[in-house]
Amino acid sequence: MSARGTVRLPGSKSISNRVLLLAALAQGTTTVRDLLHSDDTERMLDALRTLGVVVESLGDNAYRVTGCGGNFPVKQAKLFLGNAGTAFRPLTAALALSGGSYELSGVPRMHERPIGDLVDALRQLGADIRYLGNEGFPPLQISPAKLVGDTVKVRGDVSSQFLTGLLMALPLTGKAVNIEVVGELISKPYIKITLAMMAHFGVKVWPWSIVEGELDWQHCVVPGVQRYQSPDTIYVEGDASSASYFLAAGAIGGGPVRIEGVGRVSVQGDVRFADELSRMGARIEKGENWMEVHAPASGKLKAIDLDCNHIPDAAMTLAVAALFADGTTRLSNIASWRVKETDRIAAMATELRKVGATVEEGADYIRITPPARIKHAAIDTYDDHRMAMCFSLAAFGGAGVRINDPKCVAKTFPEYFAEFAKVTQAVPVIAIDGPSASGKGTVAQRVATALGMHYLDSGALYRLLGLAAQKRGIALEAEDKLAELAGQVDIRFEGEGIWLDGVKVGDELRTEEAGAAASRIAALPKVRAALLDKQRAFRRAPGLVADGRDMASVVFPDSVLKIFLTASAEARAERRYKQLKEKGMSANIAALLQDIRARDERDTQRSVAPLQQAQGASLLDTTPLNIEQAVQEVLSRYRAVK
Ligand SMILES: Nc1ncnc2c1ncn2[C@@H]1O[C@H](COP(=O)(O)OP(=O)(O)OP(=O)(O)O)[C@@H](O)[C@H]1O
Ligand SMILES: Nc1ccn([C@H]2C[C@H](O)[C@@H](COP(=O)(O)O)O2)c(=O)n1
Repeated sequence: MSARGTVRLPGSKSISNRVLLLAALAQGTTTVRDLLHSDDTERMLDALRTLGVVVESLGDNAYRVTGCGGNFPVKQAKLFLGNAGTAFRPLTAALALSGGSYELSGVPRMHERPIGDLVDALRQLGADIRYLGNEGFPPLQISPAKLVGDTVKVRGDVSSQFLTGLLMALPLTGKAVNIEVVGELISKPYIKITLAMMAHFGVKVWPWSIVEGELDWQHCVVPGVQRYQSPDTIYVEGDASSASYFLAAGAIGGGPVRIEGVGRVSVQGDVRFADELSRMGARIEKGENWMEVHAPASGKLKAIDLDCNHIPDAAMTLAVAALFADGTTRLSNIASWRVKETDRIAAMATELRKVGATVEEGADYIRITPPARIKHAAIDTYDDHRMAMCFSLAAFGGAGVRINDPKCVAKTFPEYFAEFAKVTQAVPVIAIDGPSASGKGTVAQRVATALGMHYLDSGALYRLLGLAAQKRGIALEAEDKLAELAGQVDIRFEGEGIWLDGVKVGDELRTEEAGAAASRIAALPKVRAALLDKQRAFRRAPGLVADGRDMASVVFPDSVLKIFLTASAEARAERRYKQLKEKGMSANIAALLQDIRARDERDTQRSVAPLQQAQGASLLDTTPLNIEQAVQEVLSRYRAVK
């Protein structure tokens, strides 16, 4: 699969839900444009409407919110917030300080996500919050607060959403409140989004909103005199976390992939994902609100060792991109993954192992070593939108991937798979099949070079397997043993060289004996089945030219161009004779002709994948053509179908 195209990003979830709540708490009417349309924003919109806030849809992802000046009209309500942490935490804080009685609940997973640190912080200010289930977890019963105290301690090392909720709610108290952050503050970029959005609505936090550069993230003051004021109109940036999947797709699948809606100038920390992807070798250009990515010049991503505190959500995308890297990638400082929609470290490790990766997980890190070949797998998504979106990238491995419960992407990006499909295309394959010595290898190789594509000599796989069998003393009729061997042998193609179990193979691969042995084992159905995935794994961006007997009919039936390349048996015997002589090998033209006829007979008469002109394949008889003419003919047929 390759990736190329442009994606207009949906609005940022983090910004959307913050802006909706601030617009509701503000004085005045706010028009919110480019709002994200998703499950999580629907939960926030529903909750605000239940609380009596007037929210009107203006169409085209725009809404008009009539603020209630911090005083929700409805003083008693039950709110269901699904699995939307960006709605649950800030609403808990705002409602706890707003003088009403509310019951807040969510889906079962929401009830497993901790909220105790936020509740403890709010209680220090006199909030009255009771747990309706397990201590420290939703659901919650909130009753009117009796405000006391001017200092609050809140943990910063579990989820930055606790601090976000507190910061956004404190202006409702009408008095200055000091915040002391306990433990090292994680996910600071999300706090920066909170501060930026609060500043849009006229509230500045001392010193975090005011001082530039390095900050002491342990203390701040939310001044008492400030009230949220509508900025009139506010535009929601494209979602930088959602951008990560498309940037990674371009880096893995060739590119260029351009994303619009977020760029160099952004309040979202996840824009720095692009910098980490470029450390992996991707080539990235940025404009004010767009980015464009190409695959590394080398064609392969580099493995990295990264502290991911600054990109907690987008770091998941790196974990799957690591499948395409040249070594082991380590992502650390990701403990917060464990308390998200699911335990994301455990989920990521389980699913990466399914596609063949070697994974080590720790309390706050994950190490991923890619497999030689990414395996087809059915990926479980744990009701976690990011698991589904991340693992779509595994499809670039060529073996295909099944995403279970793909609709979970509705949490933040309902149109994700439609957009992904728009920028991904099957890697084009040119299939060149034909009988022995027809010239298909020579022609295919030259066509691949002319088009900058990869090349697969599928016959070499059968020849190599024959050689490996002979070396191990396995009979060429022992179908089960040969099929097992096909799964075990280590075959590597690099440039012109071919390695079998780590040893470079020379001219012995090209002898008529090796060809005859290959022809015999190629008639065995289990052997053919065992070599199928190995052949398909050669399909990589930007394209593949594959030669053999069943490229068009069985291995790559969706090839964009199918050629049946042939020549008379006499012409082929003569070509083979010259070829062997040039290599200094002994040859007899009559014996070669006999051998070619015998091989044609075996290859065309076998029961599985017999050599024949496949449906949709066009005939190219090269008897009267020289090599260059044959190559030009294939190129012109490709141009005609491209
Ligand atoms: N059109 C052509 N005219 C003359 N010689 C050719 C032509 N095409 C290929 N040859 C020569 O014929 C020989 C056999 O070609 P090649 O090895 O590419 O065939 P092949 O079909 O891939 O064979 P096999 O599948 O049996 O390995 C080579 O020496 C090649 O240079
Ligand atoms: N896709 C393929 C490729 C090769 N074979 C068999 C048939 C040939 O006799 C033998 C060696 O192939 P060559 O190197 O001569 O192209 O392997 C096949 O059945 N299917």
